[in-house]
Amino acid sequence: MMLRGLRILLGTQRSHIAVNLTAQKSTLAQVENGAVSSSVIEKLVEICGSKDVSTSTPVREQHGRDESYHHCEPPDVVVFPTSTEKVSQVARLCYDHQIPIIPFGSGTGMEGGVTASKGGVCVDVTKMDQIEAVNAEDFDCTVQSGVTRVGLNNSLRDTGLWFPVDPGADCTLCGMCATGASGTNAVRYGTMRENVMNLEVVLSDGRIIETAGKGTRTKKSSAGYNLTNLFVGSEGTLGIITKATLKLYGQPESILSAICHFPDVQSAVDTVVQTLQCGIPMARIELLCEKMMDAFNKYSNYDYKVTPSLFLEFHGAENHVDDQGKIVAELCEANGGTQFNWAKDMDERNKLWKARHMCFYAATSLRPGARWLATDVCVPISRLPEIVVETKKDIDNSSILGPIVGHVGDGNFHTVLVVMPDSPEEIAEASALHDRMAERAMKLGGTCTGEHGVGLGKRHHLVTQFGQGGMDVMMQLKQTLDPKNIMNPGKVLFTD
Ligand SMILES: Cc1cc2c(cc1C)N(C[C@H](O)[C@H](O)[C@H](O)COP(=O)(O)OP(=O)(O)OC[C@H]1O[C@@H](n3cnc4c(N)ncnc43)[C@H](O)[C@@H]1O)c1[nH]c(=O)[nH]c(=O)c1N2
Ligand SMILES: CC(C)CC(=O)C(=O)O
Ligand SMILES: [Mn+2]
Repeated sequence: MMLRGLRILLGTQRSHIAVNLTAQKSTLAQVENGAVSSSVIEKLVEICGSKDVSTSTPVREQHGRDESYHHCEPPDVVVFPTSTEKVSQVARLCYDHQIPIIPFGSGTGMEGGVTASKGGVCVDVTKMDQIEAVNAEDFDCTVQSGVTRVGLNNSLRDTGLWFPVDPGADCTLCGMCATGASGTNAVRYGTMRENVMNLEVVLSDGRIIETAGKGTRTKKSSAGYNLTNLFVGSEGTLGIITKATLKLYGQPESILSAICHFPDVQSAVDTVVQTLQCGIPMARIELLCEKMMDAFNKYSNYDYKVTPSLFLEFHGAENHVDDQGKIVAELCEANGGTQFNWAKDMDERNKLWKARHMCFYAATSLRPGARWLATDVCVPISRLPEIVVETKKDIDNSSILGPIVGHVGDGNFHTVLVVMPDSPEEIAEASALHDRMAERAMKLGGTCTGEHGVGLGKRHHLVTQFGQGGMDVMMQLKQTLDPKNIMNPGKVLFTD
């Protein structure tokens, strides 16, 4: 109920937006609320088979929300197609009847991307779960939409290759394409944007395309517009991704991890900037503030010092890794860092990074019964110290608990703003903190979202970031690719 209040609050801000979204929206078809008719459900059964179509309440509810604070809005029906051809037929049926289509990967999104605010057909792509090709000599692979990043890496284990992009959750790789995801390794290996070579996409009217050209899997291409990166980060609003061709990397010969504790956030972030300016090819460099360290210790049963800390990792040849480690240890020390703890053993390292990936749950467990708003701003690396310090001050001056964790090597950090769902005051305070953070980032040449995407909760920030010209182009692209406004309506853009 109160989370609905949060959305109403965000909705209020919409009315202050100067950009003329109403005029743009009127060129797109309006999607009305309305249950999917029984004749459409019969046709869905004909296409997918009865066991792959569900209208049961638990299945619909399970598909009506992700891991974010946005409340559950179930679709009318969930389908589990087993081939691209079936996805195409489902899309064509929805197109003919102007029914919303909501693509669903594993539901681990952070911005309400899978909520069915206009009802419609949820297309759960997880039954298409084959790794179609691993071209070891070319360092690439092609996966269907249901393959997850952990699933892919498990099957690559004996090849000497791996796929490094690692959001904390074990989500689908095509979901990661859809949100433009990244994670702790992006500082070294890039985000999904740099690691997708080709996508197979089903468009709203059922047409099937390959975004880089049929079967193309080259490292580079100047052939035409970059359709691949148009679909990366499109959050299901332009089409359904049914296959992805991804870059692979050699598993590092040697890996070294470490944790170092600092007297304050400023000195930790200064160390990050200096490390990168020295050209050290960090594989991971993550910041946890003292509140997040406290949550981390409690949740994962560690006993680290409760001060702002850096989690570091080096990949490469053994002698390089050792040398780099020594240089960074010296930089840490020069900035007041203490207790540089090395984790060389594989089990110890895996445990540590698994716990780092659980930070979101650690933070939200600090207040039983609470909900949360996760922020995701990203700035040029030189501006990182000032934004982290200002943001921390802003949170400390508020009544909101907001531990910070970040992929600071990319200039990207999160605050997990923990709020009680029955407190409109806390919810309002948290969204005001979020708005100030996004505005601060944008003023510094940053973005409102580095990796989680826009979904429902950052649409007003997107408008500020892009202004009239950018929003016009996005609306025109949406109009061209989805003229009936059936692809995940109301996500990314205010088209609902
Ligand atoms: C504990 C924890 C930790 C993290 C994160 C989550 C959680 C729970 N995330 C967020 C999340 O894992 C990330 O957004 C994934 O890319 C979502 O993938 P899903 O398969 O779960 O997509 P999910 O099903 O949640 O869908 C997300 C969006 O993509 C669309 N979509 C999904 N599959 C599609 C397809 N095949 N075609 C078209 N559209 C599709 C959906 O419609 C929706 O809009 C994250 N993220 C990150 O970038 N970095 C991080 O560090 C973390 N960390
Ligand atoms: C909300 C976040 C803490 C999840 C995430 O992106 C992360 O752990 O890096
Ligand atoms: Mn993250």
